[in-house]
Amino acid sequence: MMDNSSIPFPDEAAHLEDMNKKLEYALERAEKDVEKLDREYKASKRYMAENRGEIDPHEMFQNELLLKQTDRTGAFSVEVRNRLMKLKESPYFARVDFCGEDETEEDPFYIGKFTFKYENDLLIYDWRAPVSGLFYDFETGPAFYDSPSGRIEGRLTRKRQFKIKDGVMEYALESSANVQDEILQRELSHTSDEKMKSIISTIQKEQNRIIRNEKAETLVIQGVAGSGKTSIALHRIAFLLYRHKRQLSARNVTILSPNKVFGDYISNVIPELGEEPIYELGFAELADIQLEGIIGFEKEHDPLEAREEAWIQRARYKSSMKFVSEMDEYIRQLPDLLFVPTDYIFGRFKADREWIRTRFRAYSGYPVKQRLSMTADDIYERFRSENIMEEDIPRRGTILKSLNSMLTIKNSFALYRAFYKWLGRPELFVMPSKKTLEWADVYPFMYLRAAFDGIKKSGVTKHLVVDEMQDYTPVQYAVLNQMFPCPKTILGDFGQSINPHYRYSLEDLRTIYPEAEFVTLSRSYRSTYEIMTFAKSVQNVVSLEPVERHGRAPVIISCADEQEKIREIKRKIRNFENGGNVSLGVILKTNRSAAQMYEILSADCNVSLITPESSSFQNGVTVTSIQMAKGLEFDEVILADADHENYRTEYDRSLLYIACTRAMHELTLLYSGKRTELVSSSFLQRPLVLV
Ligand SMILES: Nc1ncnc2c1ncn2[C@@H]1O[C@H](COP(=O)(O)OP(=O)(O)OP(=O)(O)O)[C@@H](O)[C@H]1O
Repeated sequence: MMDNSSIPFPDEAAHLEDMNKKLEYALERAEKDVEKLDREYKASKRYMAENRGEIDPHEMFQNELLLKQTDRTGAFSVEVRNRLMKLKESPYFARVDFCGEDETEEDPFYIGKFTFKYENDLLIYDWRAPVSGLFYDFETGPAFYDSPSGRIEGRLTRKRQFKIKDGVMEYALESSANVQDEILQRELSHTSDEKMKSIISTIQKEQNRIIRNEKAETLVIQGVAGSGKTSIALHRIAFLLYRHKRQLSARNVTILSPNKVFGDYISNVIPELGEEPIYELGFAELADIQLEGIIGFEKEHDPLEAREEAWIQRARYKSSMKFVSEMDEYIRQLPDLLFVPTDYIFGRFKADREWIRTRFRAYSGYPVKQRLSMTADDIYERFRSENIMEEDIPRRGTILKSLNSMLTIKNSFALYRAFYKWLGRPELFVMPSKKTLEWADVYPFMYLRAAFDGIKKSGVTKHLVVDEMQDYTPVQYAVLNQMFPCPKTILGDFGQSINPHYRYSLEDLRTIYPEAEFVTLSRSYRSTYEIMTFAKSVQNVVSLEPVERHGRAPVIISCADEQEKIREIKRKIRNFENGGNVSLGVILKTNRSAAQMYEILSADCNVSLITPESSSFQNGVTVTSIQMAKGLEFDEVILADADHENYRTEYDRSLLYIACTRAMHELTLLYSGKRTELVSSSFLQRPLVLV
């Protein structure tokens, strides 16, 4: 039933009623199609099974083709049905009336999650359609959109926004800038669902520009905490899939995400937008693909756990831009350092060393092994052309073997070690155990190996998304560029670096991607104004502009000792369980301290722990580290170790900022002993009186 009292526009109530009927009818038809195709499929299968011995091979083949066809059509009609079901819940969220320059009357366009066509009338436009851009980009007045046939100029005469849930209109508003803000606030003040969700009805202008950017080959998005980078990257993918249906499908897109939990957290958005799920993987999995059977490597350490100085020095050095340029220089010199040709003689056939060297040099740009193989081909072809008497000449493989023996270093592992000698810093290469690389060596090794043996390139991936860009090193990008020579969307925030040992900046990324388009986002949507003002007092991100959504001010609570702190956390968990929020994050600085806290709390509270090994994100109470909480969000956050011991350096400041900006609605900091001086005392609450 429609509640018309909250809808100031009778025409909209009538329109929705009409749309609901049409959707209902279309859905019935779609259901019937699905059932019919299902019946046909089962009948064909049965017929083939029952008559297997009797049908002649030609007929069998025809039947199999038919079966495949029915299967494909069936899958398509299921998709149509599913989209209609989603539309039926919420058919559209906006209407724009647009009058083209050459027209006398405006046309209304309803915008929703998907296109809905009914008896040749286009009743709902997909949010990604060119005309839908009007809604995101303009207020009433002069406006335009870019259609496939060129720019259409005109006037936007009306803009309305709706919230329709289960086919019922919750509100309808004539839109202006203020109303848009109000709707955004309503959306943001919801408690979080289990996973990240689509934001199509409230995409902001600056976000829309990024989503609809089709020109940039590589787009780098630097955005403050909560600015919607991840959401936008996912919407951008959905947009590109829609716009380039023929050239790009979900299997052509790969998302590189920092860990499995984050991958799970974002996995909902693209299917919610009606596209197939996207393949997600991490840097370790990529390395596995390249190095399987070649060499092992240890996992990445928790960057926040203390390590010995030599280890830090190694990791730090290998994360710098300088390191990549040194590797590049080595790679440039490599052919001459490595390949010392001698005359190749077979009977009366001879290729002298200078000729061999010239051929080998001609193939610069290829990995050394491939150059050798190409040179062996040249020698073979030369001998063949000189072989007028049809004598025996060596085979290509034999020649290649001889060329290989002219290499001063025979394999990529020995070469990697030799690189550090060449550098005059052999101490920078340490193996934790036999045939195992330290994590910091994995990508440098792959980079050198690419120059020596080559690298497996992904032919399938046509668009790569890299999230949390600040957590990857220049050499990792160098390898990535070789593995994925395709357009990229790279996003992150250099204000949220998690690794204290990394030494590079956004400027360095500009050097790595000189052709890329760089955009910045400074408006922050996730947290209340109060939480963001607090976070800014921790780390003054000058450009950060919190959205004006108000809530409870963050509190810092002093606890007499650890026991009291635990009692306070448990009390907060009980309050949470009795309240309306859906997710509570208890965040600690390191993975180790998160595991210890989990041990204590899980004895009498229902909590889950997220570790680097976890693979999914759930609602309820989650205990985790800053490293693992990154990219996620919770209705409430308790930062359980806000004392001086944990947070005192400039680097800790950035960690504290990451932790605080995970909270959407409520934030509490607890400490015992000395409070961290990185937070302003103006937020202090009186020492606790426990009840
Ligand atoms: N236009 C919008 N409308 C509604 N919600 C939005 C909008 N933009 C962002 N959000 C919400 O803000 C929150 C933060 O978004 P997201 O996680 O994409 O930001 P981020 O920049 O990747 O954050 P961080 O770097 O802090 O992890 C999410 O809940 C998202 O749904």
